[in-house]
Amino acid sequence: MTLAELLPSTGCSTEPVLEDGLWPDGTRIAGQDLVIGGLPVTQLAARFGTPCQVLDEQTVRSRARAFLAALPGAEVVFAGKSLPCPEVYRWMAQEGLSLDVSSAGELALARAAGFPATRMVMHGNVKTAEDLKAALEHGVSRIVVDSFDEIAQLGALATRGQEVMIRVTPGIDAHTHAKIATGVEDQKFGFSLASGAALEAVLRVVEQPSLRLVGLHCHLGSQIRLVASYEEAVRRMVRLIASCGTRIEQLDLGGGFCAPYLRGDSDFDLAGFAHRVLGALNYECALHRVPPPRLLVEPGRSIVANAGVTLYRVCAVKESVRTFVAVDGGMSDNPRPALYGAKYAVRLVGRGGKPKPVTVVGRHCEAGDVLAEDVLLPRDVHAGDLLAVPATGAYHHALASNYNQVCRPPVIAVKDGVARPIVRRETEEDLLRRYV
Ligand SMILES: Cc1ncc(COP(=O)(O)O)c(C=O)c1O
Ligand SMILES: N[C@@H](CCCC[NH3+])C(=O)O
Repeated sequence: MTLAELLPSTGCSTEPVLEDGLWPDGTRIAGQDLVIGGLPVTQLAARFGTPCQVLDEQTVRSRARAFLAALPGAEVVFAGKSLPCPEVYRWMAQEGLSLDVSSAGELALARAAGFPATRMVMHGNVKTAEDLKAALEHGVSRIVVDSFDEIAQLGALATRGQEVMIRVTPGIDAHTHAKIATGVEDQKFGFSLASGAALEAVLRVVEQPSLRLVGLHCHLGSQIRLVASYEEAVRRMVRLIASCGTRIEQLDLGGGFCAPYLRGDSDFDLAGFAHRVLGALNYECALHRVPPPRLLVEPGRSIVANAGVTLYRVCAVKESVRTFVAVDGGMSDNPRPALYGAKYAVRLVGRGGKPKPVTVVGRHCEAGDVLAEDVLLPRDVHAGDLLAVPATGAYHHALASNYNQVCRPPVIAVKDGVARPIVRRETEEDLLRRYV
């Protein structure tokens, strides 16, 4: 068995072909370079420095369009938390998507982007009074309530017919990582369907004269592969709609559609989702004699993950019980391996060569600051080499921190051979600004 076969799920930078589906659309190998959005990444690294996140605009836009095309008549709501950035929100507005914001801060970014509030939905298991006031003041069209306390608080703050959806916990295990599974009973989000809390929430919202119940919402979790989980959610949610005793105009199935991270991972079956979920919706509504509600979906990761590639510079290589390849970023730009055991492919740009397994680690003062374990890189990998990590467009910029007071990397949008920063690199002045 070859080394590559022993490590089937990891990327091998020495191969002349790119892993299917992991990289932005149109990414190609030219000589020893990697070209994204018409630009060689060695040039991007030289011009913008490392670490840096490259984001292919065309890939983002075409994935947004794919959701609209697959689900005619549905409202496609971009989960703004997956890549909070006014320019990305602008692309979504232009493509005709709506936007989910989960705090006054995300709402401020959306407003900076000029995103129409009539196409915004606010989420969150905790919305502070400031979040709710901001949503009301700026006319966020729907607020998804998540607790009895919140229904009472929003009822008191709202003055005129604020549209509301109720977040329901349908009790579905969608087989994803426990830390991102939100459809099951034992987690903090939503009103339990099984216990009757969801139905009680319907009554409480209806009692509030300043609120208007327009929809029910559920979100099963993130990085979900199984379409059957969504089908089951439709069955349970339509049964709930039938028992509400009031017209429910919208059914929001949340997001969570998986993205490929490693060689061999498949993309989400969007066509299968559309076919089976719309079929289930029509069938269940006919069965329970309720008018079919308008469908909403809230994709985040599946639109932006594979549009993003992070570039790192190798700073040191250390041989011990394994080969550690240390780079100039780490858990401050990608905490996902530490949080969820997430795995990534890594490619060395600029050279090929015989491969060996290495562990790519970050620069932070944590032994758990590991970006990718046992990936194949050329055996002569050395300081100064450039590494490219695909599938880093979702929940990377969003989750980035200043641990060790490391400045956060920029996001560089690329399209048709033109690169422009849409998030600039953080500076020490930015860091110092908050200290008193
Ligand atoms: C309410 C809600 N909608 C949508 C999403 C987007 O999820 P994903 O990026 O996995 O599509 C999330 C995050 O999991 C969420 O909490
Ligand atoms: N932050 C998580 C996903 C959480 C989705 C938001 N509810 C991730 O990186 O996979």
